[in-house]
Amino acid sequence: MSLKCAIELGIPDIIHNHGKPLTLSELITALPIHPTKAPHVYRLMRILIHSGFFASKNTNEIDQEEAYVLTESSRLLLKDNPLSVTPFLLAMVDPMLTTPWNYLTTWFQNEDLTPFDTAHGKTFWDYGGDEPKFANIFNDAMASDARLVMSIVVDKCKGVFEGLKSFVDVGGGTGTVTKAIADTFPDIECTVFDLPHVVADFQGSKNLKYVGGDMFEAVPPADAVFMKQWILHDWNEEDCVKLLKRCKEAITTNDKKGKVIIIELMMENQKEDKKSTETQLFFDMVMMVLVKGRERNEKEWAKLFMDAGFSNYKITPILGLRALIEVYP
Ligand SMILES: C[S@@+](CC[C@H](N)C(=O)[O-])C[C@H]1O[C@@H](n2cnc3c(N)ncnc32)[C@H](O)[C@@H]1O
Repeated sequence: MSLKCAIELGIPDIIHNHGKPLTLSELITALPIHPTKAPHVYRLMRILIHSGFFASKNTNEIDQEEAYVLTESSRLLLKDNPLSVTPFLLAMVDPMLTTPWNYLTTWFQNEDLTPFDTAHGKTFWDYGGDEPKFANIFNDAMASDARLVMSIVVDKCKGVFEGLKSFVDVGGGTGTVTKAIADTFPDIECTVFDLPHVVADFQGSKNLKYVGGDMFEAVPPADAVFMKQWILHDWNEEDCVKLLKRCKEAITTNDKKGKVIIIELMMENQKEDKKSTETQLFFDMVMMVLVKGRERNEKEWAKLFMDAGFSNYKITPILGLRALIEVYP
């Protein structure tokens, strides 16, 4: 919430635009705040320095005034950074997504599917269909994350897509991922497949089209079926096996190009790296609170693939805890 406030006040961009370390008094002058709140700015900055979003330097040896600089993390929050993840961060701390946490205890004591259902009276996906404001915030969040991840995937994992004639992005949202593939590989016929209300307003282009439908019923045919992060982790084991079976049926080629490509978080036992373990556990809790899903380790992933009738898989680590998994029929 402190970071959300810093973003809403424009602090990362104010520091960035200053071009050199920004003192506390300069920051206070630049901020759109009431004068009575000026004495509290250093407290907001202090916690965000502690959590690594900003760093401080003593610029002036005489009065030792503190001055703020950006860190790698806050550079990812700048407005003009094409890989900005600000929309993702703002969605995660939006009251629509934080309110369900207040219902966790109630959910443990009732029969509802998720605390989200308890809080909002409907599932996450139905809520998105009924509340355009929520759908926009969520779709922008997914698109910002997709830009960051795909910038790495198309650079480091080109070989995964080479030789494919067609490609379908299941749960592809507004198409950010597929656009990156369609632009990098103009010979691949690409399809963005998502719920009808998500794709309704989008126009395709030369080698990209949008198709609406229910992925648990059928997936449009293609050489490779893609599920970027945050499809399978949204669902429980039974749903995942059902969806993976639909994906297997959709694969049109018998040679080794035919596969399902998945980007997901890979849970590991990292006792040394507390931050990384914490991130994995937080993500798993988010899945429990918002949807029916969970985060999984390699053994749990392998079981899903085998239960759905696949014969083999290959894992390539790509970014932090995320891995690209190729699953073969
Ligand atoms: C977490 S989002 C991921 C979006 C996108 N793949 C990305 O990474 O940016 C999950 C997507 O699954 C879609 N979805 C949920 N249920 C679906 C269904 N039954 N059939 C097709 N798509 C579905 C949602 O609309 C949403 O766009």
